[in-house]
Amino acid sequence: MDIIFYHPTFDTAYWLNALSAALPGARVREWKRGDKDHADYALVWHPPIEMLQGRDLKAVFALGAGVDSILSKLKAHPEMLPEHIPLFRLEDTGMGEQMQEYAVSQVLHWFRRFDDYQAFKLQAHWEPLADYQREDFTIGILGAGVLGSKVAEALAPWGFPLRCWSRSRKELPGVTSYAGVEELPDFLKETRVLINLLPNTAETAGIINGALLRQLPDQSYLINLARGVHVVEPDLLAALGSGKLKGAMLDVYSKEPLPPESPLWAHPRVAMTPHIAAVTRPAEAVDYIARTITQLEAGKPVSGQVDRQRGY
Ligand SMILES: NC(=O)C1=CN([C@@H]2O[C@H](COP(=O)(O)OP(=O)(O)OC[C@H]3O[C@@H](n4cnc5c(N)ncnc54)[C@H](O)[C@@H]3O)[C@@H](O)[C@H]2O)C=CC1
Ligand SMILES: O=C(O)C(=O)CO
Repeated sequence: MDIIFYHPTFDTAYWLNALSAALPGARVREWKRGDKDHADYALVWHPPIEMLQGRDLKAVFALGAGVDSILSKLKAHPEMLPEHIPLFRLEDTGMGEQMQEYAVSQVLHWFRRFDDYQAFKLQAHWEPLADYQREDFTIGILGAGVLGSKVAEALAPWGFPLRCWSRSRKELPGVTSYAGVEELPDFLKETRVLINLLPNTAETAGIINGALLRQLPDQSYLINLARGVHVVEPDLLAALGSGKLKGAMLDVYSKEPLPPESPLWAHPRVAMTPHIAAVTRPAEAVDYIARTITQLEAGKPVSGQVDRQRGY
């Protein structure tokens, strides 16, 4: 079996060695321009078109959870990967735990009013504030898939009212499930902390806009862990200005790296990280890919296949 690998920034030598160890007998090589030799599987992130085009592959593995960039490339160049070749993505492989750490730490930061105390500290101002109550701190998760449900699981023991919104109804312990556009207003009505873990699709791009934000209670909070294009940044700034939002924690932006002139940098109630909420953990990813290839070769069922029509 031949496997080709391409990632613009990963340590390729590590991946080639780890894949070879996990799939004894497989010939694993780094794909380089001009390589048109046979391959059964391709592991990719932001692949050049010529890497995949014209190949009779058994499957392609995206080396991340989100497949929006490869699907948008496929829209412009469908010849790059014919529909009959399955595309897989990473399901969790250690990203769930990272999302849990990020969400829990930020929710507790706001719940214990550390944002207010940080602002007081900068003014040398001493003033104990009233505690927030858990019952006023409903957490709403947009997207209840692999990562959204892991985040819900980590928040559940903290006792906050929890709800999620997804395309279809979910059964998650301790979480009220809302489904479909018709239930979005009810989901938003009491959501004090909105956590976004939706995939970027034609239906979800721009979903966190002024009309959505206006449906949240006053003094709410936003954590965007998914994609920058979900948030209409001028509407976010307006909501912070009006007091609809008290704070935002952003990991992703409409343009990355975030340009120096973005007003988000200097906003006192916007906290930011540079798209690091959950990174691909190589050992876990290799384990998942090797297991999936082994099952595919044995004709057994696998999970993680992307529905190209649905867009995630
Ligand atoms: N900031 C970061 O470092 C990272 C961000 N991500 C982002 O997180 C996203 C989510 O990842 P997973 O949980 O693995 O995806 P997933 O596919 O398992 O879950 C997606 C969820 O969104 C829901 N959904 C999709 N379209 C919808 C719609 N139109 N209306 C309502 N619900 C809808 C689905 O029902 C599902 O519950 C990825 O697509 C990626 O963009 C992923 C990894 C790291
Ligand atoms: O896996 C993804 O989709 C990411 O955004 C990784 O940073």
